[in-house]
Amino acid sequence: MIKVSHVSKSFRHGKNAVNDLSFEVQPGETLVLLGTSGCGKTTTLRMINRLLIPDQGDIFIGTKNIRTESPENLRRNIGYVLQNTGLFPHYTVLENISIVPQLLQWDKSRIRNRALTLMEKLRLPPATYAHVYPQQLSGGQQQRVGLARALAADPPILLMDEPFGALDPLTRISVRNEFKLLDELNSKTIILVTHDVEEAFELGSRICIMNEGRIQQMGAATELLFNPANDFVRHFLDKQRLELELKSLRLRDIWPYLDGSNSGNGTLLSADTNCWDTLEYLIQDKAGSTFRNEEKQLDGNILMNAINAYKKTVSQHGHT
Ligand SMILES: Nc1ncnc2c1ncn2[C@@H]1O[C@H](COP(=O)(O)OP(=O)(O)OP(=O)(O)O)[C@@H](O)[C@H]1O
Repeated sequence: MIKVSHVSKSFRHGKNAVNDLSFEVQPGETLVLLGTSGCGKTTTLRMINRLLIPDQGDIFIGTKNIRTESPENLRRNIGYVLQNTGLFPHYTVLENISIVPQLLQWDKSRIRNRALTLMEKLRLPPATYAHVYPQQLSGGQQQRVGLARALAADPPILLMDEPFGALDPLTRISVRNEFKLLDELNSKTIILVTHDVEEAFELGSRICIMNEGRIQQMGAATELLFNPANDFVRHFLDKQRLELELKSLRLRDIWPYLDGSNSGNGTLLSADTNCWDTLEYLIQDKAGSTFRNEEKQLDGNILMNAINAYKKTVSQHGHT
């Protein structure tokens, strides 16, 4: 668990880079810090890793205040993934991934096995890639090596600063998809920094929208979309709003508002299908869904009416 409590930080000649920031992240959760350039995301990550010391406030990992811990001890429990990967150019892929286990003085065969396992998991077949140097790899491959290196000693915490930021849009999507499927990450406490709204919604269990060093709103995707705390949050999401809304709502969320007869025509979609995928499906074919022993027929109108009715209720009464 990471707890950030009333943390502020300013730099010389500057205003507060981070201003009275408080949040908690539980094991297994991915908190995404989302905001425009300069809003204090990286400064926050650097304070959690003790690369910077807060002017005010405290940060706890578990029950321990990190001020009382040596940076070396602290960083043993934290994997850090950087945008530009930070790989050592004169080390091979295998050597780069092995750095932290070596510092921890694991025995040689354990280090090698761990590095090879991670390479397999991250689609870097060791026979081809173990002994090449970072500059011989594509951007997406380098990013995967950076992730493998951060995961090598199996740290309970992962801090990721724009991990997919340097990749072209297509590679970015494929590396992100692999990242989502990694079983290694299930039990970790993850904080990921991005300015990419779509990425934040795809990867975050919760999202923290920041502006000028302050939290504007923190919550699940649906809370930010349907109960924005202020105009900043509303406008920040406006450009991709329709897509984000359709992707974050599942059929089960809007079930009471779906006004379809149970004609049993077409394919039955799971109630966990999101509205974006449902709409894509409905363009090609007839479909229905079942939830709690009830079956409903769907079409584009029924779906959009239900979404609008859901939005109206939630904006009036909040989330139940
Ligand atoms: N070492 C430093 N010295 C002086 N000012 C700094 C330093 N590091 C950050 N800042 C300032 O603090 C503010 C927050 O910077 P930070 O890097 O945390 O923002 P960010 O949200 O991560 O932005 P980006 O997405 O561009 O990386 C900015 O105004 C930045 O100029």
